[in-house]
Amino acid sequence: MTERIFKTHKSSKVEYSFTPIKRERLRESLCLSSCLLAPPLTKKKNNMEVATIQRFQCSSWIDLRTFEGKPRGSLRYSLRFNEDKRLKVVSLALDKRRDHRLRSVSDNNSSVLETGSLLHSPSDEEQILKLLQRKAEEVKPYLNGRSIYLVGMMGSGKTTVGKIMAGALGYTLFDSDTLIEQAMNGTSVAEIFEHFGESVFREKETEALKKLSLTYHQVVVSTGGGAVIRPINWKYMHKGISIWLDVPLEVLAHRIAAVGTDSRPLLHDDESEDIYTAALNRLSKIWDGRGEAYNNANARVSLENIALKLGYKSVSDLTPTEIAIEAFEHVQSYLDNKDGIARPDGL
Ligand SMILES: Nc1ncnc2c1ncn2[C@@H]1O[C@H](COP(=O)(O)OP(=O)(O)OP(=O)(O)O)[C@@H](O)[C@H]1O
Ligand SMILES: O=C(O)C1=C[C@@H](O)[C@@H](O)[C@H](O)C1
Repeated sequence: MTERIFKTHKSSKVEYSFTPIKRERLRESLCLSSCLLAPPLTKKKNNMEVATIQRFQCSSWIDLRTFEGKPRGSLRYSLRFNEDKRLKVVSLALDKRRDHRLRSVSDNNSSVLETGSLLHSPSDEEQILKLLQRKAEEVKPYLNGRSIYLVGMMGSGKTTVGKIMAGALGYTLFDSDTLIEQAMNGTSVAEIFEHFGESVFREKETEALKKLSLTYHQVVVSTGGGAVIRPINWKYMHKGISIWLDVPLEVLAHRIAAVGTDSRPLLHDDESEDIYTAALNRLSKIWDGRGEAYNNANARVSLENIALKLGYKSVSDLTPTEIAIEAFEHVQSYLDNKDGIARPDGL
C-alpha cells in the first residue's frame, strides 16, 4: 500500500506553476470563500463579492439542521434526489468550463493555457460556493455532531481547507499547532523544536488532541503534519472522522518554497540547494518515515484523483473550495458505509 502511494507521489508528473494570474485567482478564491464563510476576516470585499455573499445568505437551500442523526427513509431519498440534481449542475458547470478552456486554447493557438493559468469565472465561483454550502448541509446530519480531523503532510492545506469546511458547517476550526503554541505561552513551534526538542513538542501535540477530542464536538481540527506518527493520537482522532489530504510531494514543495520554511522546523535545511529542491528532499525523507501512517485516516482525499475527476490537467488548478467539497463527499460516503445503508420506511 505504501509502495503504491509512494509511487503516486514520486512518479506524478505534476505541472505546478504559480503564474501571477494563478496566484491572483487563488487569492480571490480564498478571499471570497473566507469572506463568505468566516465573517471576521478583514479583507476588503468588492461589489461582486458582496452581491454574491448576499445572494448566499438569502438562498433557499433545504435546511437539514433540524434533523438529528443520519438521514433515514424518505429524507435520505430526497437527499439522493438533490444530489442527482447537484451533479447535473456540476457537470453543466464543468462542461462549460471545459468548453471555455478548449476555446481559449484554440483562440490562442498556443500551449500558454496550461490549466493553471485559467481563471474560474465569477459564475463558476458562485456555483462552486453554492455546492460547498449544499454539500455541508447534506453531510451535517451524517456527522451528527462529530468532529473532523484533517491530517496530511506539511503544506497539504489542512488549515486552508479546514477553514472552508468549518465555515460551511458552522463548526469551529482549531489548529493544533496554534493550540500547542498557546499552551506554551506563545512559544512558536519552531522555538519549541529548537529549545525543547521534538519529543516535548510531540507530547504537547498529544495533549492538545486529547483535550480537543474529549472536550469539543462540532469542530474541524487542522492537525500538525506529524500527528499521525503516534498511535495514541489516533485513539483521540478516531473519536471524530479523520480525513487525509493527500497532495503530491512536488506540489507541497512548491507551496512551501513560496512561503519559506521559517515556521516548519523539520524542513529547515543547510540552504545549499534551492529552496524547492531542499524542501522536496526533506519532504521525501519525512514521507518515507510516516507515509504509511496516513492510511489510518477514515478517508483519503487525493488531489490527483479530484483533478482527474474534474477534468483538470494539473493538481494546481484545484481551488481549496473544490477540495473541501470533495472532502465532504468522502465524509458522507465513509459514514454511509460505516453506519449501514438506510432504507425508506416500509421497505
Ligand atoms: N489548493 C491550494 N492551492 C494552492 N495553494 C494552497 C492550496 N491549499 C493551501 N495552499 C497554500 O499552501 C500553503 C500551506 O497551506 P496550509 O497552511 O493550509 O497547510 P497545512 O496543511 O495547514 O500546513 P502545516 O501542516 O505545515 O501547518 C499556504 O501558503 C496555502 O495558502
Ligand atoms: O510534519 C510535522 O512533523 C510537523 C508539521 C507542522 O504542522 C508542525 O506540527 C511541526 O512543524 C511538525
